[in-house]
Amino acid sequence: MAGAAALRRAARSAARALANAPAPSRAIVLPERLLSSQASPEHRPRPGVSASELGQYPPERIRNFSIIAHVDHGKSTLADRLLELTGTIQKGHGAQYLDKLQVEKERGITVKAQTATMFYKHTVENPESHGTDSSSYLLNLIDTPGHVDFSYEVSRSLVACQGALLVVDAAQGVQAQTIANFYLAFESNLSIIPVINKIDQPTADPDNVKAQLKRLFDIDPSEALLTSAKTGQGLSQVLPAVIERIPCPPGNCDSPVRMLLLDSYYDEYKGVICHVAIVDGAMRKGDKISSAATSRTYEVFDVGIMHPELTPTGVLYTGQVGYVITGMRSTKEARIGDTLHQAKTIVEPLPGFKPVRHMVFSGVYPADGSDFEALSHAIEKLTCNDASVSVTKETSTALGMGFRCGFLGLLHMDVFHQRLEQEYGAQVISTIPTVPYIFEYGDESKVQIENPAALSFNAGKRITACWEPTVIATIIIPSDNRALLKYRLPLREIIVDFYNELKSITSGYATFDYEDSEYQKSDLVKMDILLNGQPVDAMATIIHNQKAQKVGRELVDKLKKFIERQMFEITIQAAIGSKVIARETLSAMRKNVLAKCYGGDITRKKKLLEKQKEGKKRMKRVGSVDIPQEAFHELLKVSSSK
Ligand SMILES: Nc1nc2c(ncn2[C@@H]2O[C@H](COP(=O)(O)OP(=O)(O)OP(=O)(O)O)[C@@H](O)[C@H]2O)c(=O)[nH]1
Repeated sequence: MAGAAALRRAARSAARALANAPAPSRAIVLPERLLSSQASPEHRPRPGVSASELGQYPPERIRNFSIIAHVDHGKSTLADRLLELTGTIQKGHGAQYLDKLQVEKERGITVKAQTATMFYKHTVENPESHGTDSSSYLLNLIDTPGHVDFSYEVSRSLVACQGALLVVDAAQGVQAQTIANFYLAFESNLSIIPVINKIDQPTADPDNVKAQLKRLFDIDPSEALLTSAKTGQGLSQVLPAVIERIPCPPGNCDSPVRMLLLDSYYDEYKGVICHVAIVDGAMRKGDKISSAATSRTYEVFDVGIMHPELTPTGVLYTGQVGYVITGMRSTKEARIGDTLHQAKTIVEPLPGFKPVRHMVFSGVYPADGSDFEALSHAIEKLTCNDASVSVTKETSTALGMGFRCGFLGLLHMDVFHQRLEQEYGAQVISTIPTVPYIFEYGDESKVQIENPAALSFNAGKRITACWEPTVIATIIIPSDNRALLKYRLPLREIIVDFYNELKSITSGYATFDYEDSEYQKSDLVKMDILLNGQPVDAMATIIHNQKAQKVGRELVDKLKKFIERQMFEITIQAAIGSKVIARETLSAMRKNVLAKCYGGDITRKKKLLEKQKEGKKRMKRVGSVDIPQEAFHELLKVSSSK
C-alpha cells in the first residue's frame, strides 16, 4: 500500500499543477436553504444555451467529474440533488432523474452511465477587497453504475473525467465495489473526493468510515465530505470541492477539433446520437468531421449539451462534453472509444478504451420460431444502445435460428433480456449461460468454446487439455471482525447465484466484486440432456468432471418438475458421451385441457384455448416434447454452483 500511497500523492500533486485556475482562498458555502427551496434565478433551467454563452467557459472554467460508489450507496440520489442545486432540474421530478431506462427504475439500479451538464456560480471570499468574487463554471457530471457487471461503463466514463466523487455509505462503510471503483479512478489519475453519504442514518459512523478510507486508500480524513443526499445536509460543500480539488480538462483550444466518442445510441427520430468529449479545438454545426477508425466523413447536423436533456448549442469547445448528430446510419459506425476529428486533417488518435471482455455467453432464441426476423431487428436496435454485447448468429436443432450473445456478467444478461422484452416487445428463450472455455486437440490446435453444443469430442479429434477462465474475487464481510478476503475462483462458479448465496449466508452483509484473471487448466466434460433419446443441443453444458454426476441428477430432476406431462411418456436423461449418468421418466397425461369444458360453453372453451396458445408461445418443441422457457432458466441455476 505504501507504493500506492506515494503514487497517489504524486498523482494528486500533478493534478493540482494541472489546475491552472487560481486557488481561491476559501469557498463560500451555499446556504442549506438553497437545497430545500427553489433554486435561485441564475440556477434556474433555461430554455436553451447559445453558442456565445457556451464560449464563456474555457477549459479552466470547466470541471468534468464522475460519481462512483458501491451499489446503493447513493450515487443517483446525490446526482439528483446536485442537478436540483444547480437548477438543472426542478425539485420533485420523481426519483432518480438520470436512471432513465425502465429496467433502471424497476430495479433501482443504474445500468447506463449518464452525463448531465450543469451551470454553477462559485463564490469565494476575496481577502483583499474583503468582499466576494463569483465565477461561473460549467460542470459535467457522469453518474455511473455500481454493479460489478457494469464496471466497463465506469472505466469508460472515467476517461472523460479529471475527478471523481467516491461515495461511501456512512453506515456500511467501504465495500467491495468501493475498492474496485477507487482503483479504477486512481489508475486513471483522477482527483478523488471522498463523500461519506447517508449521515442521517441512526447507524451512521462517519469516523469509522474515515479510518477505513485512511487505512485502505491513504485518504486524509480531513478530505472527506459528510453528506446526506436525503436531507440535504452537507451537500453545499460538494460543488465547491469539485471546483477547488478537481483540475480542469487539458487540451489545446487552437488545434483542429479532436474528440473522444464516449457512447452512442440510436434515436428513432434523430438517428445515431454520439456522446463526445472534446479534447482539442471546437466543433460547430455544419463542420465536417471524420472517424479515425473508419475514415468516413460526416457533416455535423446538430451539436449540443445534455442539460440534462439534449440542448442544442451549435458548438462545443475544448474540454466540454456533449452530443453530436451526424448522418451516421447505425451505431456500428459510431465506435465507442473512436477518435472523431476535423475532416482532412491527420491527427493522433486518442488512446480509446480497453476492449470489452465477455464473461458469459448464452443463446437467445425467439420464443415463437416464426419471430426470428422480429428478434433480429430488436437485437440490432438494442445493441445500438448497448455496445458491450457481442452478437453472432447461430442455429440450434432444438430452438431453430437464434443468436449467441456475449455479456459482461449475469446481471448484464438479465438486463439485456428484460430490455428486449420491455423496449422491443421481443419474447425470448435463453439457453444455459456458459463461460468461454479453451480446448486443445491432439494436433495441438486450440479452440475457444462459447457454445457447449459446438464442442465435439468424437469428430475424429481427441481433446488433450482444457482451460477455464478464473477471476480474482474480493469479498468484504463487515461483521464484528471485518474481513477482506481475496480468492481465485473459476468464473463459472460465480456467474449464477454465487452472490445471492453469499448474501444469504452472511445475512446480506457480505459484498463481492471480481476482476478477470488468467485461464487455468481444468478437468472438464460436456454433459448432454436427452429427451426421449434425443439430445437437446441448447441444454448441453460444460462442467467439472467431478461434479458431473451430481449436477446431472439435479438437472434431470429439475426438468421433470418443469416439463408438463404430455400425452405420452417422456424419458429425461443426462449423459456424458454415450454414458447415461442420470435418468427420470415423466408419465403420460390422461386428460386434456378441453375435457374440463363440459356443457359446451363456447366462450370458456375459446378462453382456455387462448390461454393454452399463450403458454405455447413460451414453449419450445424438441422432437415431440414441449419445453417451457422456465425450464431453461431453472437449469442454469443447477448447472452452475455446488
Ligand atoms: N437515509 C438515506 N438514504 C439515502 C441517502 N442517499 C440515498 N439514499 C437511499 O439509498 C438507496 C440507494 O440510493 P441510489 O441513489 O439509488 O444508490 P446508487 O448508488 O445510485 O445505486 P446504483 O445505481 O444501483 O449503484 C435509495 O433508496 C435512496 O433513497 C441518504 O443520504 N440517506
